[in-house]
Amino acid sequence: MHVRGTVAGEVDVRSVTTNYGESDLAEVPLRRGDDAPPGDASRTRGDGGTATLADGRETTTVTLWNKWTESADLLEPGMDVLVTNAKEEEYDGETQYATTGDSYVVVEPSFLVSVTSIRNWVECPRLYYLNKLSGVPLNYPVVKGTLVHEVFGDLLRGRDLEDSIAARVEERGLQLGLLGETADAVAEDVRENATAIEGWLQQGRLDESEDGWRSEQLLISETFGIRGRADAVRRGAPVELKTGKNLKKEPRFKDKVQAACYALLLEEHGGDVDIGTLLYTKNSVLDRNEETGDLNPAKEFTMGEGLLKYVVRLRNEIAAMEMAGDIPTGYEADAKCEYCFEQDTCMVVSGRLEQESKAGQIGQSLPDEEREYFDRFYRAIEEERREVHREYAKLWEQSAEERADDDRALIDLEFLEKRPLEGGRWELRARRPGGANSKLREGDLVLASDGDPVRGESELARIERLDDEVVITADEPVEVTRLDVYPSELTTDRLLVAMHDALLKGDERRKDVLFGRAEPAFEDPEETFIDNNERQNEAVTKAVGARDCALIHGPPGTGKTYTIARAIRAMVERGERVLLSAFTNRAVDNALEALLDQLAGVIDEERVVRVGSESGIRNDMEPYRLERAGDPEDRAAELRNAQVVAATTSTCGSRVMKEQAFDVALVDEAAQLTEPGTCAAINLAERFVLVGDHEQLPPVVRAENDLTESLFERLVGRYPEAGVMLDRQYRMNQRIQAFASTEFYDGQLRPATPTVAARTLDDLAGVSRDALPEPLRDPVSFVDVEGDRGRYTDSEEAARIAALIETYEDAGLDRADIGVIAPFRAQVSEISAHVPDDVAVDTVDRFQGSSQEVIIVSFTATGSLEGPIFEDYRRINVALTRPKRALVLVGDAAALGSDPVYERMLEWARR
Ligand SMILES: Nc1ncnc2c1ncn2[C@@H]1O[C@H](COP(=O)(O)OP(=O)(O)OP(=O)(O)O)[C@@H](O)[C@H]1O
Repeated sequence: MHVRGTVAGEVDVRSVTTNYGESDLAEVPLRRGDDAPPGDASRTRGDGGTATLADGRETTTVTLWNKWTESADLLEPGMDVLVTNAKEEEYDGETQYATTGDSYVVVEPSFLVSVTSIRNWVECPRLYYLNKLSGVPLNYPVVKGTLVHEVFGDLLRGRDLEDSIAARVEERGLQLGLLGETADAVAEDVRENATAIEGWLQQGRLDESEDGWRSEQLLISETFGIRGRADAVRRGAPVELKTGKNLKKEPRFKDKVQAACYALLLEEHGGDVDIGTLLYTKNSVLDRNEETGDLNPAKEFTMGEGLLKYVVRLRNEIAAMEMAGDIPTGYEADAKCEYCFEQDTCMVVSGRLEQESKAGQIGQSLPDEEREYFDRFYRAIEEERREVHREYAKLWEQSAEERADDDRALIDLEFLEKRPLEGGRWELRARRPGGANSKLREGDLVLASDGDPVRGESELARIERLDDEVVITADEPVEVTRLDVYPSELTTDRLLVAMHDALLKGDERRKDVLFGRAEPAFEDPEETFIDNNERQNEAVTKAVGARDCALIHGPPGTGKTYTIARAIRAMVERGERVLLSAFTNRAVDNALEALLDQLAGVIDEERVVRVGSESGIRNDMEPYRLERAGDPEDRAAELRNAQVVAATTSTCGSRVMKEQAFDVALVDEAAQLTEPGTCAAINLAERFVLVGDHEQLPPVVRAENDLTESLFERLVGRYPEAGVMLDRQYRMNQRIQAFASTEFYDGQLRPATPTVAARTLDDLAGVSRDALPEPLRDPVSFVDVEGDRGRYTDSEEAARIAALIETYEDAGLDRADIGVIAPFRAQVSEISAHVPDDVAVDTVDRFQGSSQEVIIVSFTATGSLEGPIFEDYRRINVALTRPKRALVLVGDAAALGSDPVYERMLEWARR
């Protein structure tokens, strides 16, 4: 049986003498979790069972024997632990548990450790940590390794070797070009690595069904808390590819460890795995040597239980360290620092951060406030990572229906067909049941499965199309019936690297400003940039003249985008290289569009480059997209010669962008970015300009910690004189703007022109306000609906909104000019079911940055307010400032009146 629970007290580790001699044991007091067998729940200490705690759950004792005491040493009260194949024992009238020869002990099983982490850890725990901080650099060995893996996958899928090499090298043109490599030389290099594998495959490969090959597979184990992607699986056993040579008889130990991780993962999918294969790409006939007589790149080895258990103990070390928030020192392993390539880096990092380290420390430590900042943000980012891990755990903790209700999965798809694509990948199509909603969008990476993403057939796939039909592409032809949000750690990884780079590689002057040791300085460019809007002109002046940074606070519709574009034009005219960035692709494209207007005739269009993926970039910006595939030299030249580069902040953390340098970085939507998220962009430039509005949406994070305040907001507070607030809005009728202005902007927001102030629906062709019922003729109106008392949905409000839309249509308005905002996804679905498809219905988050002629807000409020409707006041601000000509608030007046902000809002709406 499996025993799982939370450590409920101190763990006692000791040695005892048994029939077999001296043994170690650890007694772990455990508060049983949900895995308790049904019979146990009724027992209490009095009738010979386990003790019952105040919260009704029971504590028991689990004895971990011998080597598992190493994992017991890691346990702290409050940690989760799982013991598989435990035996039940009666002791002193109590039911207790103990490990058996078949047991595994898994510390914090919900913390999914990646196979790469375990492999790094076995080399040296400190190396694991350093890799986390610095990320994977753009260097030739890494890119070549990836290419060889890709070619291997292609060979398995039956692609011709030369075709594959040519295609894969071409795909990586940009990276190779930036590394100064030529296509021919790289192809030769890859060929050298791939030929031996091909030969081996040809000898060994029968037809697919008999030999049971499958290429790269994403594997997750809920039991062992491990995840990874196996290079290949043959007859249910892992095959790992290693670029390089190994003339020893045995595979390298760390390679074995890696293969053993995959074996554990595969066991979770059924099958006992006791064989692992390592393919050393450079082993070939020529290398036949005395010791082995080996002409084979493949080394098979038998995986003893001892190795598998050892791997789980390693994994436990990582999980325990991460849960405790500790930093490894290197002393945990016997690694010899003097032979380590990373010794210097290790010593520098240890010295700068004053960390204990086996390699020692060199250099001067960072000032206290910077080390304190590092620790605080390191912890915050790791908390964020744990939240991502919790997302993973939901893959098995929640049922398919719960996932769907949470908008995290599309379930019950009807598989339609699979079609092979060039290069051995597959296009898979499935029908989507009507009305199903989810967070999934075209271009997203998803887990595509046959219904069970963890234990079933599951593949990482990309959504190509998402309407009544779902079209995805994947490496293997899964008969897909379910898609799950893929909880990616990429964002978290990049935050850590950005913070590390900002502090350990950052410019001193920049850090003085960031840490409040120096005021930002400005020069006066002595030029008028915008003559009809004083604050905008001041903002451009600050941006252009900033020696360090400038901050532009732009409330809704105040011409932020226009101001950014004007500022960049001025910078470009001064010959500067500019990075234009924002949190979302949409904002980057918006700003780029405005910028292209400004740059017409100033620089060649070829010198403006948009970096990002095809699916992320708006169609009309596609001509500017930097193509990654192609001739290395051409690709690299296109990026290097660009004077303006536009990319999301996440892309700024990519290996390609990290190699770029700019004079200035302008970051839009900066109030939605965490501090390290902002650093990803500003790290690349000498000066920076942040543009945003901290009265609108805050950073998108899962955990509540230091990441929730943006760098923009912090700096606006710290250096008010480095900032300018744009105060004239070009969007809303005056009546609409009034509430937001007083409530959120100290009454400073004004219409930019009398025309804006007087905007009404009458200005639109074919629309007449007279055709509307009296209450809706005012630009702001309130519709009182008692509601159906649902917590997250309200069908009465939804029905009323559908009627309102018809009313507007009857008055001549085009449906596409109406937007509906609701606080909860469930209500978004409810309303969507009531209204025609071409009305945009969504949550506030999806409306930020956009506007509509008419906005209807569904407050989903009835009776009394239980908790906040819109998570915080900033969301209300965004909702109320989307419309240009009419705003309709729908909700229960009695409920809304019970909250002071909503009460003021009602007063204004009913005026
Ligand atoms: N100084 C100006 N003179 C004339 N028109 C302007 C000026 N500034 C902005 N506008 C116009 O006002 C409108 C809104 O500007 P813009 O799109 O830049 O606003 P924004 O602040 O970026 O909006 P959002 O809050 O949605 O991000 C645009 O049509 C823009 O051309």
